Amino acid sequence: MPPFSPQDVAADTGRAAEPAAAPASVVDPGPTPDLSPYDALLLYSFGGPNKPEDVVPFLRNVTAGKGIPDARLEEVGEHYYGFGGKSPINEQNLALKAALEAELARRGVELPVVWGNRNWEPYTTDAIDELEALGAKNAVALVTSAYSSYSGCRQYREDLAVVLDGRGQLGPDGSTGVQFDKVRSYFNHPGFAQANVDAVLDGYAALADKGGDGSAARLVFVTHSIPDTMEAASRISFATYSEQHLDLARVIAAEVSARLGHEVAWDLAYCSRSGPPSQPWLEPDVNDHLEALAQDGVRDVVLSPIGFVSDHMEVAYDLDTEAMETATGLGMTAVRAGTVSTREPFVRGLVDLLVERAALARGETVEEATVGDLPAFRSVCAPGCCLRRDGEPSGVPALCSTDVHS
Ligand SMILES: CC1=C(CCC(=O)O)c2cc3nc(cc4[nH]c(cc5[nH]c(cc1n2)c(C)c5CCC(=O)O)c(CCC(=O)O)c4C)C(CCC(=O)O)=C3C
Ligand SMILES: [Fe+2]
Repeated sequence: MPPFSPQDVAADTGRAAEPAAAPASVVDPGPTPDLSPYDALLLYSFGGPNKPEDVVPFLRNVTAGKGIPDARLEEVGEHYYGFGGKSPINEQNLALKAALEAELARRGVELPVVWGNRNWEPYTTDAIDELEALGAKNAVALVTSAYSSYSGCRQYREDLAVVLDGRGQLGPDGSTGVQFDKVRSYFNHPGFAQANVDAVLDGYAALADKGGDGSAARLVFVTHSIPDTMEAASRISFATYSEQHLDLARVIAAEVSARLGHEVAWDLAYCSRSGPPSQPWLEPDVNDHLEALAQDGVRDVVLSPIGFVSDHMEVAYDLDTEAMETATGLGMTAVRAGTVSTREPFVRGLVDLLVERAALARGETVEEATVGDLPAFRSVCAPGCCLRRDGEPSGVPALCSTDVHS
């Protein structure tokens, strides 16, 4: 396959056009919110390579001790090389950081935003250095993962604890330096839901532009697959990872149906599985699912990657490249709806979540905004929250919970 740029992918595979720039909020900023006790925001993400030489060391960071087969690593490395060895994720996090800074400023709040990643520069330790240089004592962490599971919750909290420990800053109850709280998993926050609804509606419009039939198009939500054991271990947080997706998917599909004026049929599919083939992961895989839909006579599809907050490599490769090739091969008209990225309702919702978290930290009673049937997730994780494998504590400390050393 010849190398291509992300722009080519957008042109060739029917990715729904992104809004040119995030529009400034038209919503009245209201009175200046109180973000005390926080004095800094840590925007905490996965990280990705910036150039070809970064790819192998990045993959080593991601997969340390995870038992990912070499064949899978070579395959994933090729996905990155196909995009010039550069993941879009870092630029997207910088764009989200700028959007958060603009929204904080619009609300009249002064809160420095520091960016750090688990797997690439700027690393968690770089972010802590920056927080210390700013004189921050009480930081609030916002992870770029909306759902609760080992990958989206505990793995970030473990990384924070392990990095603090390496700096000699982990005491029996947490950090002995900068203090960290975490914003709850926000998949069922109204801002995240609204931004996804908007992106799906744009996807339906793009499908019509491609000659697709929006009134018959299936809405296929897509998220990252995880091992069945990790799915089971995510149960501690009221509902499993997949149930969290289904709850949000129902809300989005109902709103999209109302806006389009007809009932939209939908499903949830998964992408990006790794691990040995003998190990069960959440299914159906999006490619298999497209085949099943084609066999059922479905011709038009809108793919909505609700599992991801921005168009990083999983989206650019597994959906825009691979799944779109599958759809084209099946003679389908398919469009990939956008991710929430810097959409206005999402960014405004994230700042609402910071305001809510700060009030909780001050011991105030707050109404935690949600959509769907599930409650707001815990802001302080419970013992054993989001373990990697069912019933198998990792033996690694984790911050932002009632059990730092579990
Ligand atoms: C649930 C979930 C999210 C969504 C939530 C969130 O956003 O956090 C996510 C995001 C991401 N995953 C990413 C990259 C990778 N994930 C891998 C491996 C894995 N992911 C897993 C789960 C998730 N991952 C799991 C269970 C594994 C198996 C190993 C393990 O048990 O942990 C591997 C190793 C090779 C492979 O197996 O593919 C890579 C390279 C990138 C960066 C992309 C870029 O560079 O643009 C991002 C944002
Ligand atoms: Fe958790």
